[in-house]
Amino acid sequence: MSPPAVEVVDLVKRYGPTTAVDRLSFTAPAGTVTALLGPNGAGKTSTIEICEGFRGADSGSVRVLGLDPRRAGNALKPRVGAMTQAAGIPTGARTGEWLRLMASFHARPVSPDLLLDRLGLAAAQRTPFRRLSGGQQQRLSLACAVVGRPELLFLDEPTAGLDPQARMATWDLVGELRSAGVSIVLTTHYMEEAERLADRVVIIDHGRTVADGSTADLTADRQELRFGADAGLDTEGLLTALPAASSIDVLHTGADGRCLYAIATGAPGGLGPEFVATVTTWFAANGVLPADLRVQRRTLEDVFLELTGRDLRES
Ligand SMILES: Nc1ncnc2c1ncn2[C@@H]1O[C@H](COP(=O)(O)OP(=O)(O)OP(=O)(O)O)[C@@H](O)[C@H]1O
Repeated sequence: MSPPAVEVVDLVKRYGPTTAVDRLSFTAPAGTVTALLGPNGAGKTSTIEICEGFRGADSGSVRVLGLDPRRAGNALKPRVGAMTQAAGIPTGARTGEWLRLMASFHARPVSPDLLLDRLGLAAAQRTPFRRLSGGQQQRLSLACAVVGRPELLFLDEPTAGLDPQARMATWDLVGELRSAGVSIVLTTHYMEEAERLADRVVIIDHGRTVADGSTADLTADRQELRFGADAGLDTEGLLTALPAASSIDVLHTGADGRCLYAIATGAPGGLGPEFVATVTTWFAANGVLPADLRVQRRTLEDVFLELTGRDLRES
């Protein structure tokens, strides 16, 4: 059986007094997309740079394609592609020439022209790196990471700051690479990106894994009935009308005094039609007209908020 693409156990990385990675563990299975999702400063870049062999760890173990990235750098180089935040491309290098040079280091590269075309860089072939826009620089870095047909690809914040069209092109490329069997480990603080691309999501906060699983696993175990109503809603009264093991949370309070409520239940039968009827009957008896009443599954965003107490976008 092939080893996991990446296996991280109890990883610790300190910078002086700052513990950036604090006994982090996760496994990225081969042939899948694994997203490390977390707010800025969560320790994602430090983790991925240790996996890439660019940084050493203070303690813990890291295996990349079954090998130690600090010791087996030469063996891993042809097998691993890395798109880093600091691209490491010389400022004077011309886009097309640089990508062709990168391709020449590999035995069976993807056609550089094809990649430039796919990533919207064909017109910038002769442009030096320093004159590319931030988004173009990122896409060239992505092209360099994939040109050698790696078995494993590390992508650090691959679409941060990209416009929607460039983001879609990147997502399409990641999807195709995954279909071709490439293992991908990416970091992101975009919930949609993790939800859309990843087979497995590792939620990281303050350098620790706070949840780990498929998006479906992380979000499936609970449904909620959400609605908007005044802040003064008699939630105690509503709770007494509901089966035991039900709860009501205020998810959000607007400036206008309206709140977004979420009802969940562990009662037998769960959140089915009868449960909804009980709630709406109580609304009718108490003169409450709810806004946007809907039953929905938790999103990754809800899970993140619940686990960290923070909104990923605000952190
Ligand atoms: N070279 C360094 N020296 C000192 N502190 C650092 C260094 N690199 C990172 N840190 C600190 O370590 C913590 C984790 O940073 P890291 O870049 O790994 O997180 P991140 O989740 O990737 O965030 P971002 O998305 O902002 O890059 C932060 O508090 C950061 O300030």
